[in-house]
Amino acid sequence: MAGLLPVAEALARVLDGAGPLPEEWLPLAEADGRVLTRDLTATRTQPPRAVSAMDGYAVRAADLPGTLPVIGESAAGRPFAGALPPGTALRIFTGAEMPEGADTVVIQEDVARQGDRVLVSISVSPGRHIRPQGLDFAAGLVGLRAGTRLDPRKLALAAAMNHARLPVHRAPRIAILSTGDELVEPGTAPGPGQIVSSNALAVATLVQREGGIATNLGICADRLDETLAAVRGARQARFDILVTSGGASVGEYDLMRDVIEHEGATLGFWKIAMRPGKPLMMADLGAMRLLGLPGNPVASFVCSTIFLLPLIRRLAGRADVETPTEDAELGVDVGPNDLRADYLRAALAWRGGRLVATPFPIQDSSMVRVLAEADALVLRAPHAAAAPAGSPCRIIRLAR
Ligand SMILES: Nc1nc2c(c(=O)[nH]1)N[C@H]1C(S)=C(S)[C@@H](COP(=O)(O)OP(=O)(O)OC[C@H]3O[C@@H](n4cnc5c(N)ncnc54)[C@H](O)[C@@H]3O)O[C@H]1N2
Ligand code: MOO
Repeated sequence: MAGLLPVAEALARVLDGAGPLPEEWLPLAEADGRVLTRDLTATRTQPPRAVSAMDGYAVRAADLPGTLPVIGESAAGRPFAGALPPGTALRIFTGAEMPEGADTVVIQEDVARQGDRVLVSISVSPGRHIRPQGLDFAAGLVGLRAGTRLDPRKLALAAAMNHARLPVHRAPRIAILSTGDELVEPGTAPGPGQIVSSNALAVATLVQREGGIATNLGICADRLDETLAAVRGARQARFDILVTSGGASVGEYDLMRDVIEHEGATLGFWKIAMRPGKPLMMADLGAMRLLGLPGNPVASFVCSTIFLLPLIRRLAGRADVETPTEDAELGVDVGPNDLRADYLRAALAWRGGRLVATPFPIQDSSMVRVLAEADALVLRAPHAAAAPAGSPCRIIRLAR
């Protein structure tokens, strides 16, 4: 089995030449998960003036302790007009502007209100319970840098800086085509020899969770004309990525390589040193990158995790492109590996403060049930030696 491309080399080719997609402007509420194309500067100062951090009374520290007439109030959004004369107090609430002249706030728990006067029997240092102007940010500050991935906290900052629309990289658009005479859509009665297609659903869901826009192109028979028509349709619709499933191997009905040839493209690669996923292929059809997934459901899912998701992250402008791995400990003995990097479906459990990954006894790449039960993939490098239970290992957590 010479000529199988190492996984790292295949990933490099999948990502090669792929850069962040062009800019679009989105309303705040639609920008979660997107990556900023430009620095975002505060258009205003927060707080715009010095404000009280507590409910109480704005006073001059020099007047305390003492009994002071309450001359008015300042509430959030309704500031007191005018300055605070010496020897007086102003009722004030959290977030309300401090009046000119006042230099401290005494909280209401520490005073006795007597009609229109307030008795303060303690001293308070100047500046107490005051948020100075610009404590959070000043106008002109770069609050969020280009390349930042937006999340709920960063969106809150963008809103506070008074941006209603944000410049972000466009989300990748991914078309998914299932090939195979044996396939019917879920909810349809399979005819003789037929099964229900499950790959496209899993891939589309992964894509959507990663922030891509998935379009399921449905099922196409194992016929060159039909498959070519579907692929050409995807090119015309200007998808960024076309993911096909099935028809990647060496049988007479495995047509994806013929399709790529008919489209005048050359294979970026075909066949990689990976289990599951050996017949994975890649090609550029003009501006659209084609990822030809093997039909076996586990191969389709694992290849999507290892190759498609990083490509989506790259197109979306993210810096964290590679699939993260973690340390764990093997829950059972595993045998020596051959030349293909292995991705063993495994259950995860915490035992005595350690994360234990236990590969399932059957690793057939057709088994959706085992895939559904798995929490993680245990990585086994090509030619890795046998490893007893308790050995350290690397894992990839599966999306749940
Ligand atoms: N002589 C060889 N045969 C095979 C090799 C090989 O190297 N030499 N590689 C094997 C490996 S590894 C894989 S993986 C599969 C990949 O085959 P294809 O990509 O051509 O996929 P199909 O033949 O179309 O289907 C394989 C299997 O998966 C089922 N399938 C396909 N699509 C779906 C779907 N959308 N949902 C659920 N199940 C699907 C299909 O019915 C087949 O059972 O090739 C090996 N053969
Ligand atoms: O790569 Mo295949 O997925 O081993 O079955």
